[in-house]
Amino acid sequence: MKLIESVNENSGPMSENAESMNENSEPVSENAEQTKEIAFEAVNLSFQYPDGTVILKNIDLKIYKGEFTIIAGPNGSGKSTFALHLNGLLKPTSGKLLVFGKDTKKHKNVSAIHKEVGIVFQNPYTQFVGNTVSEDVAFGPENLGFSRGEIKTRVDAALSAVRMTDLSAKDPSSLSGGEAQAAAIAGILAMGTECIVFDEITSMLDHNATGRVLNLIQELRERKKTVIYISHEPKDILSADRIIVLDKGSVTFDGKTECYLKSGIYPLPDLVQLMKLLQETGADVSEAVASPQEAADEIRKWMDKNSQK
Ligand SMILES: Nc1ncnc2c1ncn2[C@@H]1O[C@H](COP(=O)(O)OP(=O)(O)OP(=O)(O)O)[C@@H](O)[C@H]1O
Repeated sequence: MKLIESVNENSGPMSENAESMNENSEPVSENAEQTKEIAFEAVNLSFQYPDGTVILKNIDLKIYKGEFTIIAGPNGSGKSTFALHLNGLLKPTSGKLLVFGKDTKKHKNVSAIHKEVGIVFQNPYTQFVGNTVSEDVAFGPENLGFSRGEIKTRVDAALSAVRMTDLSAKDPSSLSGGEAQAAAIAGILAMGTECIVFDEITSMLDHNATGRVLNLIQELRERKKTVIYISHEPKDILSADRIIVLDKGSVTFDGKTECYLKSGIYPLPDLVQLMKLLQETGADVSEAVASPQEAADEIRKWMDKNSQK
């Protein structure tokens, strides 16, 4: 699968041209380009916790409907704090955040925002409220006031989408990590939100469970949902249309994935580093590889080309 489609020449490290990039903030994915509807617009957004520490500083950005965006950055850079703004759980202390046009500060009751944006947290077990998986998945649509029939239809569809139908009667606290994340995702799917924010959801999962959850996210992307994925894992960035890097509460990079890979100033996935090292030794290979298989294919192509010379 080709994950990186094209290069936006205007995108690059924010430090080089921060102001013009904000002004030119354009959708970077094909899905987003088709709709061009703004999902989130942060305007000079700053936030400080009651203890006075300023965590987010003057953030200006737009995220478009249908985009798959990764928010990356070191520990403590403000990623989770920003995520909590996206569905109105936190509100800017100055500036504003519009969620599908709604100013979160003006909405005292955040349920209007929750209809649009769901969050899946790192530890799904703390999110469970039902005695069974299906009860838990029903909780969101119940709160949104759907009829019993509609709730059942939504729960069945959501559990089927995450392949959890067989586990619907289980106690959520007895699920494995990957199953628990899938159940949490089903809960958000059943609400039918346009946007889903994932906050470091794979950090507690093993390789197989991570693969399962990432496949689910890929399916959401194919359904043209707006996906925001918070991670500090360099390897995760390859799947996104766009990368926003936060550092000490400020945006230090905002652009297409390919520009990020070319920038070379941030941590890169191991495979990308390997391809870059090969390039330095004269190998004609692309650094934009998203899996060992893609890396092997690139190297084989280059070797075949060489052997024909
Ligand atoms: N409730 C709170 N009160 C005061 N400070 C807080 C609170 N929650 C978080 N912080 C501080 O805000 C800063 C940013 O935290 P945040 O969790 O948003 O960062 P992060 O980039 O998601 O980090 P990580 O990758 O480690 O999860 C940290 O220094 C943290 O200690």
